[in-house]
Amino acid sequence: MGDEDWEAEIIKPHMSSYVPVFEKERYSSGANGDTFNRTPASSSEMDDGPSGRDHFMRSGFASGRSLGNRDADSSPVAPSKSSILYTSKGFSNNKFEEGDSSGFWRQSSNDCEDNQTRNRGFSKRGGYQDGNDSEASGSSRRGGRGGFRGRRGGFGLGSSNSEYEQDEGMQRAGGLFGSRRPTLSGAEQCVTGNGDTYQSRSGSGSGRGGYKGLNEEVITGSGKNSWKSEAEGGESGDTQGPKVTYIPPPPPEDEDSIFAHYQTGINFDKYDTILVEVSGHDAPPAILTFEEANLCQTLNNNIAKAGYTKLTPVQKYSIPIILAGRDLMACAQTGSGKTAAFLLPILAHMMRDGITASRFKDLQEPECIIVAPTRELINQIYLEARKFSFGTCVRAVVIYGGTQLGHSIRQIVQGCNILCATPGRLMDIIGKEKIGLRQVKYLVLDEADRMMDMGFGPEMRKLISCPGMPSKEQRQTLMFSATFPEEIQKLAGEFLKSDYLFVAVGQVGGACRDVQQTILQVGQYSKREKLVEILRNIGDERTMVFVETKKKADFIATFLCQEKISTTSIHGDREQREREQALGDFRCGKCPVLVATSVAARGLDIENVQHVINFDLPSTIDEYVHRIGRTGRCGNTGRAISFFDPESDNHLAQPLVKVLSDAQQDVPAWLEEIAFSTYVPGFSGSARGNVFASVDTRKNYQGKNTLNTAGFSSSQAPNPVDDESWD
Ligand SMILES: Nc1ncnc2c1ncn2[C@@H]1O[C@H](COP(=O)(O)OP(=O)(O)OP(=O)(O)O)[C@@H](O)[C@H]1O
Repeated sequence: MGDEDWEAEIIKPHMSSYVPVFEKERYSSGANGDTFNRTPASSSEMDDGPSGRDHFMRSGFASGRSLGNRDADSSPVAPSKSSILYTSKGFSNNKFEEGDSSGFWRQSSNDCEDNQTRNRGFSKRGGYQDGNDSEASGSSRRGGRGGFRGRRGGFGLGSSNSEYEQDEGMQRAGGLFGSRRPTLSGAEQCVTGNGDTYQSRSGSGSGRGGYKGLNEEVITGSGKNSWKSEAEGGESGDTQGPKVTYIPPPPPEDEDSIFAHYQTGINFDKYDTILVEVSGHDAPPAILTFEEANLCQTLNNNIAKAGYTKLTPVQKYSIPIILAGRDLMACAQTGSGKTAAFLLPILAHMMRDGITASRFKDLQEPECIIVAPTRELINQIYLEARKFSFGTCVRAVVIYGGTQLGHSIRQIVQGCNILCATPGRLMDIIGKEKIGLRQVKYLVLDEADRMMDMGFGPEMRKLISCPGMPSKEQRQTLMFSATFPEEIQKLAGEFLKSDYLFVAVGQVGGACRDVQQTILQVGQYSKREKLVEILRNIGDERTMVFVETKKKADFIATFLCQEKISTTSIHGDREQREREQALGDFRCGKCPVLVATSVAARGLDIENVQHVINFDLPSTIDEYVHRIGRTGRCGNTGRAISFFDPESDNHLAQPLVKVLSDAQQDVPAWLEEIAFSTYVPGFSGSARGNVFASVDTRKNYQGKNTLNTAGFSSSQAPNPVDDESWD
């Protein structure tokens, strides 16, 4: 199929539409039967642990800072029988808390605007019902009443963040339900702080740095359809939906831009003290320096040009594991260098294998496929791949939804060794027979917990069972994330060889300690006022404001513009060109405030984000950890302020207390009180409770430890079917 076929475009304006993906499929969560082996201690430094923790503590409930204090630096860990810890200096310590009673408690958020509208008094038309703007002041009594109510979904795996599904799914299904674009009530056009316009639909202007409206160019497609995934459709234009014509601008080619980076922060060296656990058989020893990795000269040059002089813990452990050809599941804090941890050893392998430059071909067969859940994140990973492969014959390509399919194909046919893709676009391209899978040696799932949950799990399964895809025994599969709920880990056996290694870096809950976390009790109707107050104090410092729905993102962005605060927004209802513009304006500081939904919660690495504000708390603690991880990256410090509304957020009190305590943050007394009043024995609302961000669930399958983190035996663990009864 020639390129021209993809160019037959009839440009038509349209309103973006989406159909939320309601994925009903449930996963079986059987044990994979893999054996678990602890990595032997390699040195003598011991860290102490909370050996005498009380019941609440084991349940993910801490009574303030003192109980939650588990600073690896200051609190030596008492040896226990279960596992071996290492600091990233290579010292071993011994701590693993058995019988962790934190429950896996993933809530459904679904970005359900109707629900949000009802629950939060947010007008469905986009207006904010502000009749009673008095703060629903935070008596913990009220919180207590709430218990675990307020959100349905309870145990449902990954039904949260349907924003992501929309990210890949909505445009493919475009048009079916008509436009669901939010209406910016009362603010058809407003002015940002720097005089830019923030426009609604008409979108004829292009206010610099402002919030631009919609005027998406689309092409109606004639169907060319050779293979189809369930979720695809409109995005490729093969079905009845409109085609997208957006062609992202090429990234800058000059060396300075390719290697542009920000400085590591004052706490970068503290990474050395973070505890690391490696589990599984025969783990290769960690390396302490880049030189020990024995990479080729070109790679070393690129590492130096990128400003990397020292390995982060996840890199120290993951690089030798990947170089040894082992499958890996790695869990490490936000902003601690996971991307380079997989890219560098993969590139090293490719160079050692003497990879040949790929040529122009109609069917490309990449050696490496990297998938990530959002377009902006996969683009970022691609830029990292391009940086580290600079000067080699390895060619990285990125493809993602919301862009013209023909453009993706043109990128691919020019040669492709590393394909960075979002799942929907990847499956589309495979269906078009532009990508063959026979040569795949490395499959990387970044934000792997997200990639395997209900949103993307089915697509990922299709990918690994696509014709030509080497079996897991024949390829190397790598999974990275800052969070790894146990139930999701159990699914990993499908993707990983049974002897995969598990690397866990860091503390319970995985929140980065370089982020100063503050929880404020703010009722729904006082949030805007509080937000403006905070933003005025912050001044021009870069701030991400997270809200729960796309409509609200539009509304709050509009509101802030009206308040003369330069703001832009990113969410799944914005066209891709708008999303990229928004991110660009935020990155360069033109708009220092970015209002975002969960689509921006994971992975995005933006220099100088000093503040994250959770205008709405997310529905899960994992998402909270990812969101606040947009600041405090790579040893820099950051601040996160979260508005806790007792009317809707009580289910998060307990896991929040845990996350705050473990990151040595102050825990407000009122939050403890709510956590206490909503405490349910055996359920903590968190999949947490161990000293590590996550633990290797294979431990639970060996008869040695039959407790999962909720304190249930595996067979007792709540089933997603029971979701409704958990409210
Ligand atoms: N060894 C290193 N030395 C200096 N900078 C590094 C090093 N490793 C990574 N970085 C930089 O740190 C930043 C964060 O890295 P990265 O985005 O890979 O984090 P991450 O762990 O994937 O975070 P997240 O969980 O949010 O996805 C990037 O700007 C990256 O270039």
